Amino acid sequence: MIEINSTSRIKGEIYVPGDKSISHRAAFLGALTRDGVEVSNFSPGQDCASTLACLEAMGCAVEQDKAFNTVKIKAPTGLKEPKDVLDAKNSGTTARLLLGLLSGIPNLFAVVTGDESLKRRPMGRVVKPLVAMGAKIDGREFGERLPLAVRGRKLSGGVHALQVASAQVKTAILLAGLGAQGATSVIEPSPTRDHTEIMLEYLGVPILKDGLRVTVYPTSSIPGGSWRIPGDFSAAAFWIVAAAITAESELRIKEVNVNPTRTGLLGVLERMGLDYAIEDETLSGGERMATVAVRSSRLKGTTVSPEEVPSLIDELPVLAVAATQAEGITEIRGARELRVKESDRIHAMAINLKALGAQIQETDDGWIIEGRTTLSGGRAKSFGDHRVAMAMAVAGLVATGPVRIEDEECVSISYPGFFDDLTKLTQTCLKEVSS
Ligand SMILES: O=C(O)C1=C[C@@H](OP(=O)(O)O)[C@@H](O)[C@H](O)C1
Ligand SMILES: C=C(OP(=O)(O)O)C(=O)O
Repeated sequence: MIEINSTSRIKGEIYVPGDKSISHRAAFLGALTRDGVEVSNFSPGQDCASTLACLEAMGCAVEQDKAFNTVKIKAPTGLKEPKDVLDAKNSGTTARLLLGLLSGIPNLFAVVTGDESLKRRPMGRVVKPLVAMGAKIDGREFGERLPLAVRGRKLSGGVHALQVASAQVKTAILLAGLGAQGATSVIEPSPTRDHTEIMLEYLGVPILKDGLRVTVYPTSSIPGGSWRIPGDFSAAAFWIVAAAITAESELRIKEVNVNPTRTGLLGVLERMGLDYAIEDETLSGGERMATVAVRSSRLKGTTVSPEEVPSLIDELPVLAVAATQAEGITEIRGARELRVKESDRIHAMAINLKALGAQIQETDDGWIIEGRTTLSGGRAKSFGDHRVAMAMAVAGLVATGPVRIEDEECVSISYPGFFDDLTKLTQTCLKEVSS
């Protein structure tokens, strides 16, 4: 258990870890290239380690320098049948992208599983379109839950209109499509993160984008490449909110990915009155990268509409914290997807923030939060969910008493250095406490 105490200032400059979504994709696509992919600033989180371990179990060569977070990924003779079950552990992205990749490797047999949380999460959304392409996948609840067994075969492309706005499902189909017969198109109900499309273009793979439709073609050889992965906007989000809601803050977050399919939080916070600037924008591996400068801000409530949700899906827990510090009502709608993440994030945040005195009502697909509330100290549960643990740590920075977070180690899923960075930014010591 860790104890967070209040602070009035978040000052200085910070680099956040490499983007988790981009790191997963660099690994999966790297395994399909002729000469391999070499990236720096690969995500140090456990989720991306799960992706690398699954690829290694299929004969992929992975060279990693953990001190510098550089990773080289190469499978010169192609991916081989794994000798054991592939464990995606807590990572939805690993499991779903892996299912897409495995489905199209003829004759290969593999079983994909995960931890208790991942075994509860829906897989039918990726299994159904893959089966429509000809994949052979079976498992618990007729293919809805892990463990799932895959017998790879030559797939056919086709046109896939998705029921849920999910970049993981889109990517799984596109990965399967690279080895399929004919063109493979995905039509999304609303735009989701487009890192796969950007990386495919960067690697020279033909890809056609037309509004909500994206198409790939059978590709026999992808050369490879080398680049720096920008910082993770979803990690930066905790510091953006922390700086905004504390009284005397001024923070610069450097080299962050500012891909507009990811930065919906900035648009919402701007409406709420955030004082911020985007500076020094450049491109890295085809992705936009910039400094995000944030100062203390007087926030007011807003409504987050369902169309905005995919661009800030992982930032909603920390946005709920910001809403407790904003004047008036904030309503977040159309975010039912949060119920099927690592935890039921709608419920987890409502329970935790209520325990600190927030006025928060859990709805079927979001929250209604009334601010501004002075939060009290108290206990928060991570529910084993990294984003919940980090969001509650940010709440602790503005609470009147200490906030103790149970099972905080789960932050290492995406941001192993989170509490060290918190200590640096607030210049206060965090206390490890026994329960
Ligand atoms: O494609 C990705 O890298 C991700 C997509 C999102 O999930 P969905 O595809 O389930 O929306 C997001 O919540 C997850 O953290 C990472
Ligand atoms: C939902 C998340 O990841 P995944 O779906 O890959 O487990 C997340 O990182 O917030």
